Amino acid sequence: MAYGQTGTGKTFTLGKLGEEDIAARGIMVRAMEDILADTSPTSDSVSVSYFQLYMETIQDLLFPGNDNIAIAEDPKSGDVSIPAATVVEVRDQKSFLELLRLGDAHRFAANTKLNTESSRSHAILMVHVRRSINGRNDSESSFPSDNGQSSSLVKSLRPPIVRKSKLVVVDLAGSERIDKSGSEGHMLEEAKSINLSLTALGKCINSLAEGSAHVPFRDSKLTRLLGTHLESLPAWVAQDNSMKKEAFSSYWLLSSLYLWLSSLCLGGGGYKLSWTGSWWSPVGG
Ligand SMILES: Nc1ncnc2c1ncn2[C@@H]1O[C@H](COP(=O)(O)OP(=O)(O)OP(=O)(O)O)[C@@H](O)[C@H]1O
Repeated sequence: MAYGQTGTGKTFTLGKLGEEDIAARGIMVRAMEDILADTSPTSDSVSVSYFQLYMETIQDLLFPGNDNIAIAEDPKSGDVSIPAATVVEVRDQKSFLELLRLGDAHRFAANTKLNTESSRSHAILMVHVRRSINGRNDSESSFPSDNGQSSSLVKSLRPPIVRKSKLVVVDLAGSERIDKSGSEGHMLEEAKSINLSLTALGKCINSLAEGSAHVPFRDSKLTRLLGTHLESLPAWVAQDNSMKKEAFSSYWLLSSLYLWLSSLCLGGGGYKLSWTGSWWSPVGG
């Protein structure tokens, strides 16, 4: 998951196709290269879905007509999925690059003061890998038939084991200081929506890091979608995240503003604040 201020290179790092310069391939392309190198078309299947979360709607980047996909939730397990998202089987790197190119062409971006191609949506790439395991070890596969001998027929009738795994790559839209990005009108609404969902994400990560009994996954679609994946974040990621630092700087900013306002109000009554070297303290009468 790439998180950071607008213009810091998230999309560049994750999504670059690297067609002109192979050394500039992004993480999505490199990850798929590794997966394809480690899978076999006879026993494995690799498929992808690619969608964006734009102003609290989920849109299919591989089939743009599918522009308001619902989230489904298993009432028993609580697992979240998006069944209507297009899933495309990937056979080789070339077909994957074409899918990425198609998806990127439909991603919302805008020219702001901080980034000429600022993403206005969060993009989520899901890679599903299924591997059929045909053979089982002897103790599992040979069990007696009626005549007391192990039956190869029974063995062959047993369903194959299928191992499933999933890679989720998230290119978050950048957090944005409106005064710096100069967003107005519709772009301002986009920026508000981006910042709100990032705040919801930060709250979930903090709750997970603190081991809270309640994690507010339901506060936004982004956190609903990523919920189960966030739970598997290693503890050090959750504890050393820049979102915490950002929350701290917002607190610091508000505290400074409060001190400054206090000094203005108190100044009229004969008070002034002076820096003692470690803290502001009131001086004068
Ligand atoms: N490592 C890099 N080397 C060269 N150019 C870079 C690098 N990282 C980013 N850039 C350039 O910086 C600009 C901003 O990068 P990018 O769009 O990836 O930022 P971002 O973090 O995704 O921004 P936003 O959150 O607004 O979408 C782009 O023009 C990109 O080509």
